[in-house]
Amino acid sequence: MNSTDRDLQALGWDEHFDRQLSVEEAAYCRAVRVMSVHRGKIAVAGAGWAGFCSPHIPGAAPSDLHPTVGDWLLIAAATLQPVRVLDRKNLFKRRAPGDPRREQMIAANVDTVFIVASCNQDFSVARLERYLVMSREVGVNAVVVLTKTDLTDMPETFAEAARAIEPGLVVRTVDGRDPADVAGLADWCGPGKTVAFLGSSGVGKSTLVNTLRGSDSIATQAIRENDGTGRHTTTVREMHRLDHGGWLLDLPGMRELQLSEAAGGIAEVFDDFASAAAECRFSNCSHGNESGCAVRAAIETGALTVERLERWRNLAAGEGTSQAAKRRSR
Ligand SMILES: Nc1nc2c(ncn2[C@@H]2O[C@H](COP(=O)(O)OP(=O)(O)OP(=O)(O)O)[C@@H](O)[C@H]2O)c(=O)[nH]1
Ligand SMILES: [Zn+2]
Repeated sequence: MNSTDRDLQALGWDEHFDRQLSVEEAAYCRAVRVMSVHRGKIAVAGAGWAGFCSPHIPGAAPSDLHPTVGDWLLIAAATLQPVRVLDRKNLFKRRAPGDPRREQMIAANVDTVFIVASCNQDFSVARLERYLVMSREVGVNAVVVLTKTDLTDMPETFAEAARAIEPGLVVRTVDGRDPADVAGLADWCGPGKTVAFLGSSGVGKSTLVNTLRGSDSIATQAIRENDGTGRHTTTVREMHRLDHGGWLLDLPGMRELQLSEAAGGIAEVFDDFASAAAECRFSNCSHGNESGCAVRAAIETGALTVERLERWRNLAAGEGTSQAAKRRSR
């Protein structure tokens, strides 16, 4: 492996991106990762080089791929002009604040999302399920991290409740302030790996991040930009290097869950309900008092639970729209 490959791999370059490069592009372009997004420019890093370039791709339509943080971008080696964004592994987006019809890109190409909850009275299976549905919808690997194990005598009870959400769901319990504990997450944070954190306020995301960043804990502050009116505030979105060689992507605004279009994610997390419902006599069965309801039948045998039926219904009914989620996470 040459040093160029090594540099790119340390930034997250892999087979998924490599195979998208044409011979021609390989000759006149260089691949760079978008490290941060600023007003009117983006910071990018590639093999042995880092700098700024324009976020605008000449000739690209509004509906085309435009670079966001975490993206892999081809730029012309001679001019540093962006050429195209490579196909993403996944993309986190949200409704633009103030304009629900517009979508805003948050971050791309996350390998693992840590869904964080705490082992105390704030713990909620329904909330974990929401974040899991969002992760499935985005198509990103999810790991549940339960913090504040030092505040309970029975962290395993919380872990069991989380594991029951989905067969095979990976759940870890940690005291987020303890580096030895948090080292258990290192496997997902190694060289070239990109991670992100989801979870309600106060569950310990920043604490985990600080512990993971170890020596490299440069404080990154939200930067206030002035758009002339003096009111506009934005946060620079950027990749942060982790101690284990990986990268952290912030997901600002993702606490306001928008699940109204997460049918795919809901069907994955609730696949037991989805497959039971497929057996109901009526295709529009509400799983209430209809005859031939396979969901009710499964609840009677104990294969499914009423509690999960309720949570499934709430999610499927679009209860996860931002307002409802905000109320709930307060
Ligand atoms: N005892 C204990 N306290 C913790 C642990 N993790 C975090 N805390 C404390 O919980 C409080 C909230 O932690 P944060 O890391 O700020 O939570 P957050 O998820 O980043 O919150 P937001 O920034 O509001 O989204 C802080 O006082 C932390 O010191 C833990 O594992 N054990
Ligand atoms: Zn039914």
